[in-house]
Amino acid sequence: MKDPKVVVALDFDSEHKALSFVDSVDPDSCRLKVGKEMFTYFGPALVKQLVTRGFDVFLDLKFHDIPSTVAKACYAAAELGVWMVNVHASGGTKMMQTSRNALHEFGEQRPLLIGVTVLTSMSEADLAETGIRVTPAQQVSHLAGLANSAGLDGVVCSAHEAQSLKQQFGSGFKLVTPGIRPEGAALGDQQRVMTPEQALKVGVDYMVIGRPVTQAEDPALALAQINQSLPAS
Ligand SMILES: O=c1ccn([C@@H]2O[C@H](COP(=O)(O)O)[C@@H](O)[C@H]2O)c(=O)[nH]1
Repeated sequence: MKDPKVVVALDFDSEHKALSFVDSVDPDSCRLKVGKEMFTYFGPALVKQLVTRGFDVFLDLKFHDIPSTVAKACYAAAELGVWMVNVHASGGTKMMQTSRNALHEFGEQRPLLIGVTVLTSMSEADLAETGIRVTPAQQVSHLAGLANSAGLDGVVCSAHEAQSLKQQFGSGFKLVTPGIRPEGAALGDQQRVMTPEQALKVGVDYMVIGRPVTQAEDPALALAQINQSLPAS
């Protein structure tokens, strides 16, 4: 069984387009992420279809609410058979611990539970606007510490914070990084970006890549080219 490092963000507004892409790639070549757009359009049925097709699915709904609500949402995600689910680390320790506890009964079949730190679209100025007057790296480190203490499996961060987080929390603490751009690709709204090759070198476990694949003329080819640029896993 391969351990694909690329998680393709299935950000499509059409189920047909999404499934055409999915049917053109192999579960050994990538994992898949369902986020707010596709989940709002197509719901749990789409997630179940992807799981049934043999893909590891990251349900990226970034839950952020009171502890009991978030824990029940994580439980519902686990029932869908997803590989990974996430909550905002800024929801606090109680919220994260309660969510982690809600997954106990799934045993080894439970999804990985990951904390979102600082969105990769945010710069230091964007953080300051929200009242957080430290650098993104400092805030990521702080929130990753909370996630680690609460027993989460890792965090969503940018690849720029990866080396320091691996030093602080060890190699088993999973780092999931959006904001990945092959050389020359448009950044869109991403601010803290890195190429796939660099991201792997700095210790990222899973790279989330959306538009550079999904908006390519040939998405399957774009994915194959990214995979070819990486050392075999
Ligand atoms: O900090 C974060 C957390 C989540 N995302 C999500 O990842 C993808 C990135 O897509 P691209 O097209 O490669 O920019 C997207 O679904 C975001 O919702 C993120 O970008 N940053």
